[in-house]
Amino acid sequence: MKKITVLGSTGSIGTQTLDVISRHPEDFEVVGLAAGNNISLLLEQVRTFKPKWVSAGTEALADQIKSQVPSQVRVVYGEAGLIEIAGNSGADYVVCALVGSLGLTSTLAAIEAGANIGLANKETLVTAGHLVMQRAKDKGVSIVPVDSEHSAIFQCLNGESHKTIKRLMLTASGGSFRDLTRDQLNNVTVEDALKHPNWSMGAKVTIDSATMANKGLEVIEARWLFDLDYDQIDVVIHPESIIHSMVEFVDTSVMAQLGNPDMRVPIQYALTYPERKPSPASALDLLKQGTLHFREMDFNRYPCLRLAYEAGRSGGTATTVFNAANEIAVARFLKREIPFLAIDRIIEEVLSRHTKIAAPDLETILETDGWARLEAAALE
Ligand SMILES: NC(=O)C1=CN([C@@H]2O[C@H](COP(=O)(O)OP(=O)(O)OC[C@H]3O[C@@H](n4cnc5c(N)ncnc54)[C@H](OP(=O)(O)O)[C@@H]3O)[C@@H](O)[C@H]2O)C=CC1
Ligand SMILES: CC(=O)[C@@H](O)[C@H](O)COP(=O)(O)O
Ligand SMILES: [Mn+2]
Repeated sequence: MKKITVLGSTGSIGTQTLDVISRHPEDFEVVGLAAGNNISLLLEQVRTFKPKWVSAGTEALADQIKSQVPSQVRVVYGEAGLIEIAGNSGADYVVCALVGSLGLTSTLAAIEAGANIGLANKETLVTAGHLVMQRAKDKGVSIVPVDSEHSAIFQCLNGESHKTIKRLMLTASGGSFRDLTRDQLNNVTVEDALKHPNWSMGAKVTIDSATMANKGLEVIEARWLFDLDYDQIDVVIHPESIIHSMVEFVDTSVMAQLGNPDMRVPIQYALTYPERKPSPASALDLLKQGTLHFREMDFNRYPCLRLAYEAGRSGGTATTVFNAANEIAVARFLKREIPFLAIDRIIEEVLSRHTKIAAPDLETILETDGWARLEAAALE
């Protein structure tokens, strides 16, 4: 029985993780659940899964929870609560399904406690991949990818030697505006940006897909997860999201992982690895699907991807800045404070104001993250 703590249990990945867990009660016990503001859903999850630890976004929300759960349940709150539940809930496996670089400190706490990590929260590796991967190595814990592209690559690499990898090909749907020219993006709305063609996901990652920042974050995530150079990581547009990513080997063989877009498949694989179990996802019918399409990436159409590669190649705190500026710009777009096309402008401007610090420690990462957020919040 794996003892599991889910950070971000009320979100898109969190709820699907609990759905997977509920289908395999013989394999998993939920020992901790952490969420932000969605207290009614968190309480429902607490009643169903009976964790020993619960974390809420604020002290007031934690007090509400305390009054409705058995007194032996430990209720904590805030970022300190996330760190505590990640490190002390007795989990041997922590799913990090928080959104944003907020996930960094709790992921590090889970690693310190020796728990294996199911990582959906890509921002953690983008902001501090070198620290996270090094600590995981030191502690002998596995970071198992949940993100669909990285799960696909992880599955393709099963048993293959690292030195036989020529390159990765991450697939990108193109996002909600993939059939619009850059000029046509001038007056797009939040509602339209939130309509992803293939996946139903949280708001932040859906906007990231539309700007292609998501693929930029994923390129950096892949660099850390699979220890490759940026020259070995390519992106191709694949509108159907049926091939979740590919690996080309030195002998020219290409391995791909395919399936209908359903995050319960990579989530379950991360939870049951190295085993496979039946899944509720619908089986892929390639005859019905008919044709798969591929288009070359256009870096002028999607500047966020160009900026991500530039930040990744620069290294150090540059990716911390890329991530933090993007988080703030997306939050401002969602609040309708800025237009869609301001997102990449803000990221580029904040990156241009930053002098990179190589091999930053955690304190430097957190300081840089805070600085980039303030800069991005002040720009028009
Ligand atoms: N959704 C998807 O299909 C995929 C997502 N990912 C990645 O997974 C991560 C999660 O994405 P997704 O599930 O879509 O995001 P959601 O926005 O749906 O969920 C985010 C979760 O984080 C919690 N949270 C947010 N802020 C805080 C806070 N301050 N304190 C505590 N908890 C907080 C939310 O709690 P609450 O709602 O209660 O406030 C919620 O449980 C992201 O990094 C995303 O890029 C990767 C691949 C696919
Ligand atoms: C489901 C998942 O992994 C998302 O991160 C997905 O990748 C978004 O799709 P695109 O970024 O390809 O639009
Ligand atoms: Mn993805």
